[in-house]
Amino acid sequence: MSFVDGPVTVRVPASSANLGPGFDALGLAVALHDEITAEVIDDGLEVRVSGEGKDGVPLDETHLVVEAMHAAFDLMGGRPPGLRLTCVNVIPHGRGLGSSAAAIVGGIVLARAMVDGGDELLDDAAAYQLAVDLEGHPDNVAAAFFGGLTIAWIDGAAAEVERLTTDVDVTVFIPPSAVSTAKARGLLPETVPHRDAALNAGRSALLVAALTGRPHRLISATEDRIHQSYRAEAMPDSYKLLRQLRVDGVPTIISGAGPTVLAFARGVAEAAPQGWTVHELAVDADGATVVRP
Ligand SMILES: Nc1ncnc2c1ncn2[C@@H]1O[C@H](COP(=O)(O)OP(=O)(O)O)[C@@H](O)[C@H]1O
Ligand SMILES: N[C@@H](CCOP(=O)(O)O)C(=O)O
Repeated sequence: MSFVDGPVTVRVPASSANLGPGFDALGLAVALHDEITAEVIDDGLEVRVSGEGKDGVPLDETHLVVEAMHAAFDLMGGRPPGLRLTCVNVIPHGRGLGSSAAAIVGGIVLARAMVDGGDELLDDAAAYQLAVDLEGHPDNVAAAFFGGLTIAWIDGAAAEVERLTTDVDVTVFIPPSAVSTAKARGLLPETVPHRDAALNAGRSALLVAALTGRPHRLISATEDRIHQSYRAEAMPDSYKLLRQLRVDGVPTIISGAGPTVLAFARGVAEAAPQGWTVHELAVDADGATVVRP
């Protein structure tokens, strides 16, 4: 196996999973991007991180981007002798905006771009499957990988995806402190009432229609009964903002496992509690992209 000369850079978007009713299935890529650059060196591992997570993430083989790169190199047939990695992070960690999926997808796409003939050794289906296996659920990974609006599912062990185009207004309200996805998943019950599952199935189907041309359906389509309320105790201020915006008629959901709140609207930034960060964001239509060379 041979490697390309010089540095390679990949840009990978944040993503909002679930979008209300579509738990572990729907994802939307949004225009907040991490940029990761790597090059082959003679030996060792050098990891430099700026921006989000710079004081929290490990700088060794357990760094999530490095783990994903190594997994991809292994599938392609071998690791480089050494690696220099530079991460410029914009996606906040532990806020429900898919930072871990972006790190995994970005690492895999980066590793592939560093190998001569990488696209044949690890095609999109295999790269997506690897990313889903590493992340454990497919919704953020699908959006980060392919961009746009994604419907992701696992058939047996095979990760599948349908990508749709959407153009919807998005405002995210990001609280100052994190809630890990693992903790938020731990709050979910083993079973939910049949009527709640039925409501979510209907709303999830409606949401795909709402996001692809029927925006007047967004308020009904974003209702959820199977995860957001169970997680409220870990993010009470987020849940309060969610209820307040919905009462005001603004289609609003908890982004991913939270605690970020996402409204399908613009011009609502004044609803943010003090100390929160607000972004009005476009949808990212590209997904993970090699930007250099
Ligand atoms: N760019 C990154 N580089 C290294 N590790 C990362 C990166 N992004 C996320 N992580 C790891 O994933 C964790 C956050 O993942 P998770 O709890 O799933 O939240 P999120 O909703 O942001 O994906 C971080 O605390 C960190 O350990
Ligand atoms: N479906 C998952 C989505 C987690 O998204 P993240 O952005 O919080 O990692 C869940 O709700 O647990």
